[in-house]
Amino acid sequence: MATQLDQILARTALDVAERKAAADLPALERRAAAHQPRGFAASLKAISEAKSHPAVIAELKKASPSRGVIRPSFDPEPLARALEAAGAGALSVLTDEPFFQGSLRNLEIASAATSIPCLRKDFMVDPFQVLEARASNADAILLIVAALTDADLKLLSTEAYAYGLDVLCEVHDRNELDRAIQIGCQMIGVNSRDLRTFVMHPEIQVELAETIPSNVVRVAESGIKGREDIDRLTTAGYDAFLIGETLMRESDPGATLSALLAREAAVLA
Ligand SMILES: O=C(O)c1ccccc1NCC(=O)[C@H](O)[C@H](O)COP(=O)(O)O
Repeated sequence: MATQLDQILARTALDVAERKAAADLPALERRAAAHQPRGFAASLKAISEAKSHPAVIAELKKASPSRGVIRPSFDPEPLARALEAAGAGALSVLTDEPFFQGSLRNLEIASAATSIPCLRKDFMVDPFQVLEARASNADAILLIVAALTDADLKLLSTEAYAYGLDVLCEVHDRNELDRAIQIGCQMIGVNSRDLRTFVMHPEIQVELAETIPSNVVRVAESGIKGREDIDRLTTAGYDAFLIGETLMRESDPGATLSALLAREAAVLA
């Protein structure tokens, strides 16, 4: 039976083919050239090594397949500014439209409104999306190992590096982690959410952390609700923490992030 992830990937492939067929490639290349990528991985690593506060990738996410609509009133510009002011080290902006109600326009706006690096959070299946990402001011892309063959991982990461973008390789188990390491991924995210069943497995992040090479930026993704989670994952060896719903559900995500980053442990959920 087709999983939700299979359905998302099938729909994404159709949508990308449509956009690619209609694209003005020279115009996209011009827009891409106008954006100077800001080092996503280096920025997170620097914050992590400074140890003054956790390196948080704050995610701009209006809705998701597992949670439905999370933030009905969603304006990327003030959100991005508030999260940067609160101390986010980077942003992750959902650009998938059918399942997350995101857009490339949101990425463009959020990135232009801030000086911190931005990740295009989407289901990347075609090198054309890498060009779209840079043309929309992205500094990094996400590659979901469960969604790609080794050949496609290599192809898409090579394309991203050629465009000066960093790559966050997302894994969910040891086999995917081995594949990400094998292709030489510089930044690896362990997602505690199984994208096929949506079941959360927080223990997998601790289990896999020590196997990630020390020169790789280690990112813990999903289900992070409070400072206790960040402290536990820091002890496990993570450099950075990707947080979406915990921020997006709050009326004031900036205040929530400030509290999360404050030295005193604050449990927010
Ligand atoms: O969140 C979903 O429902 C989902 C479904 C299918 C593919 C990906 C999905 N989510 C992406 C993410 O993993 C999260 O947006 C990200 O890690 C932040 O998680 P959270 O802090 O729990 O919102």
